[in-house]
Formats: sequence, structure tokens, C-alpha cells
Amino acid sequence: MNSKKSLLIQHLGHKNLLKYSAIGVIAGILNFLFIFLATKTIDLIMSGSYRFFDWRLCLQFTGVILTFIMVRLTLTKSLIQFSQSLLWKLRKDLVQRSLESRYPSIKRNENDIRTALMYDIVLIHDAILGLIEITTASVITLGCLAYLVYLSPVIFGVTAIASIVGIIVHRSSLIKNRLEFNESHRLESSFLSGVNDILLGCKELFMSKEKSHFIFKNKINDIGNLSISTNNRAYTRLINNALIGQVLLYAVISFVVLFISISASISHQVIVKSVFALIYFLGSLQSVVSLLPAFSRASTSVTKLSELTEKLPPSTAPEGSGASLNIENFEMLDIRQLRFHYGEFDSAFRIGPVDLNLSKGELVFIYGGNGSGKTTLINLVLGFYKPDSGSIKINDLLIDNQSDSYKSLYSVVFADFYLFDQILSVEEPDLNLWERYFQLFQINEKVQLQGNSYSTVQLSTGQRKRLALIVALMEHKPILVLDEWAADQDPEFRSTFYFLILPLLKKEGRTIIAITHDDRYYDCADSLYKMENGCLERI
Ligand SMILES: Nc1ncnc2c1ncn2[C@@H]1O[C@H](COP(=O)(O)OP(=O)(O)OP(=O)(O)O)[C@@H](O)[C@H]1O
Repeated sequence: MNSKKSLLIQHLGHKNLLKYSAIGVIAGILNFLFIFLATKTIDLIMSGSYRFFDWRLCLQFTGVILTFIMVRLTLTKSLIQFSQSLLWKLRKDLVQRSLESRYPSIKRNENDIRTALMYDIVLIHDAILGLIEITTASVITLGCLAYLVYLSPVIFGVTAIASIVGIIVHRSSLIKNRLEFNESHRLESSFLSGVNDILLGCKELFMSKEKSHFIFKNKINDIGNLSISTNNRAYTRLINNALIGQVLLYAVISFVVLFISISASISHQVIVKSVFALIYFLGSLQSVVSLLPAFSRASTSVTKLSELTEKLPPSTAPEGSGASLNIENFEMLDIRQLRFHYGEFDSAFRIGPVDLNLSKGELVFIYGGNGSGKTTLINLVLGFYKPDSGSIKINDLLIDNQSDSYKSLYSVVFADFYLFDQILSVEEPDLNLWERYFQLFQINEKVQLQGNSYSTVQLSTGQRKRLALIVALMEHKPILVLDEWAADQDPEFRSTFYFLILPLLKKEGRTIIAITHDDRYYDCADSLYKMENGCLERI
């Protein structure tokens, strides 16, 4: 409940929350004033006092209706604006939070982030729109109850007892409902994960009807069936509660007209006005009840969203010594006794202790068998993971590998790189240099720059990797890291890369760490390291 309140207050602000609540209350009061006017007129009709058209009453009706329209329009407009900005604020905040969070947290919560962006935040938005109805209906409900106290304490008493029974019934199923909506949320998340698998693996699935049937059955169909039955249970419970509420009020109305009207000393006018107020009460209660499913689901989503936000802590790397790091003056990277292990288990893969020394302009090759830990080491050096122990120094300055200034030393082409369709790091590209690199990497006839975007990224795997390396080079960072970059290049270009391009980059003063299996070209390196079982050995 607190998280829901704070979510509203945090995004709406106390002032706006007060303003919207006040408008909602005014809309409810106006609604209630209308009931009051209508019952007053019925009273006049029944007592025989209303025989001629009454201008004063007509003006009162018109005034209430027009003011209600104005207030309601203001409230609707404000809430639509608020829900829209909330939708986008929540989305932007979550994306921003993910961008600022540490890599392992993002990877661990990848699917939850997707679910929150595409499902939870939309549910919260939809529920906020229902606030208009809920606020207005709640005020009418309270107004009707107050009116009943004024009309007849006996009828109010009977209504209050029925309302308390209704509330108890509703609350008793609240926990079950919460569990069901939690399960429904989990299923929705699995569904989105399945869809993601299908879209990413669409080539493999396109080739095999069996695989595609299997994944459809397990990740879509079965989850869909489970979701249907869970939601059926949850909604039926809510609707049944609503039905019990309705039936209780019907019982109250029947009791009032059949028993109270004859047994207690209450006038017929009061009975008619009370029934009128009860019917209105029933109507507003129905509005509240019809919105309850949306609120229950949004409530689960708010909880999930705050849990997710806690699982994405901002990477709080103390800049400390990193703050005084001038990447232009990079001279040396000195890694000593670096250790790291994945996860909690003893069997988890371990790195280290690793020593690695790299001077400006040096070309280092690292090789080793599959699973020996090359990529893990590189990711550790790049700051994806925090080391368990050991030190990293830049120019004799002890550095935290999580700090932004340290990370800005590197340009990387990962083995599983992602090629964006535009330059992200430079606003005004140096066109001559881009052209030079396009020619050097022999893709000048395939790609050109159009403003800040590439004319195409629909290239072969090898060509995409060439473009990715050009992008990395254009960042002009002191250290270039390549993870099996040449693996996808044809033999001719591979030779060009090792014998022409790498020496040229060295001449430009680039410092390079390259993971490679190309043993024919190991001689090109200034230093050669072998990775085995998580340990690095200089050859
Ligand atoms: N995120 C992870 N969580 C737990 N273990 C991991 C994770 N990533 C990799 N590993 C484990 O770490 C070990 C080393 O993997 P790594 O990718 O570093 O090897 P590699 O030398 O780069 O292999 P390859 O040449 O096949 O790319 C593997 O046994 C793998 O199971």
C-alpha cells in the first residue's frame, strides 16, 4: 500500500495529488447534490406541492449539471495528462535506471525489465485513468451514507451492517486474489520471455516445424492455458464479491420497502428518498467494484516495479582516484593478482590470480581453449564485474574498475557485438576519417554515412564486424579490445588485418588487447598470453 501511495505522490507531487483529489471530491459532491435535488423534487411532487413549473428548481438543476460537466472535464483532462506523463516517466526512469545499473543486474533481470516496460507500467497507467471513477464514486457512496443518516438512522444502520458484511467478504478474498494476480504476472513474464526466444531464434524455428511446435506448445500454449485458468479464478472471485455486494444492497432495499416501511414510524417520503439514495449508492458501488480488477492488477504491478527497481541499484562506483584520471595521458595498465568467480557456488568458474601489464602502443594477443576464461577476463578488466581481489592501476594510479572514467579508456568490439544503426558517440563525424577507414576495411562500396547514420546495417557478418571495428576506432579511446574479431573474416582480409591494419593502428599509437585463435599470426603481437583454467600465462 505504501509503495502505491509513494508511487502516486512521488510522480504527482503532494500539491497535484491534493488538487486532483479536491476536484474528484467536488465532482462527487455535485453528483450527490443532483441526487439531493432530485429527491427534494420527488418529495415536493409526493406532498402535492409541485404543481407549476419552478424556475428556481430548474436553475438549480442546470447549475449543478453544468458545474458537474466543467469539473468532470477538468478532472478527466488532468488525469489523462497525468496518466500519460506517468506512463512515460515510469518507462524513462526504468530505462535510465537500467542504463545506470551494473551489467550483472541488467542481465539477471532482463526479462523483468521487458515485462515491466510492456505490461506493468501499462496496467498502472490504465488503473490511474480509473481514478476519476473511483474518486467520484467514493464521494457519492459517502454522500449517500451521510444522506441516509440524515433521512433515517434505522435505514442507515441496516445499510451500514450490509456494507460491513460486504467489506469483510471482499477483504477475506484479498490475499487469494493477490496470490492469483502474482501468479498471473509470473505467467505474463514467462510468455514475454517465450516471445523473445521465438523472435531471437526465428531462423532456427523457421527451419524446423518440430522445434516450432515444441516451443509454441511449451512457451505459449501451456502458459496461455495456465494464465486463462489463473485469471478466470481471480476475476471470478472479484466478480462474485461484487455480486455479493449487489445482492446485499438489493436485500437492504427489499427490507426497507417490505418491512421498515410498515413496521417503523418512518414516513413514505423518507422511504422513497432512502430507496432513491440506496439505488444511487448501489450504482456508485458498482462503478468501484467494476474497477477493482484493474486496481488489483495494477497493485501487483506497482509492487513488482518497486521490487525490480531495488534489484537494479545504480552502479555507485566511487570515482575517487578515477576522477583525476586523464585518459589522454594513458601510459600503462598494470593488473596484479586479479581474482574473480561467478555466483555463490564453489563449483563456479574462477579467474586468477591474473597479472597483466600493458604499455601504450603495445599489441597484446590472448589465446586459449574454449571455456578457458578469456572473455570472462576481458569482461572483468572492462569493469563488467567487480574483482574479488587484486588491483588495477593506470599510470600507477589505483583505479576502481567500476568507475566511468576508467571505462572511458576502452573501445571494444565484443564477440557477440551489437551494431547500432547510427553513430552514438560523436555528434559531428569526421567524414574524411570515416571514409579512410571505410576504404581501409574495404566496405566503402557497401556503407556510407548519411548524417549520423549508416546507409545500411544489412551487411554480411564479416562486414558488420568491420563496421563495428571502424565505430570503435572512431571513438579514439586509448585502449582497443577485440574479442575474436577476425574469426568471421575471409582468409584474405584476415591476413590484411594482421599484416596491414594492426601495424597501422599501432603506428597511430593505439594500444590493443585482442583475443584470437589465429595462431598463424601470433608473431604479429608484442606480447602473447595463454589462458588456461582461468589463469593467464605469458608465453
Ligand atoms: N555469466 C556466467 N555465469 C556463470 N558462469 C559463466 C558465465 N559466463 C561464462 N561462464 C563460465 O565461465 C567459463 C569461461 O567462459 P568464457 O566465456 O570466459 O570462456 P572463453 O575462454 O571466452 O571461451 P570461448 O573461447 O569458447 O569463447 C565457462 O566455463 C562458462 O561456463
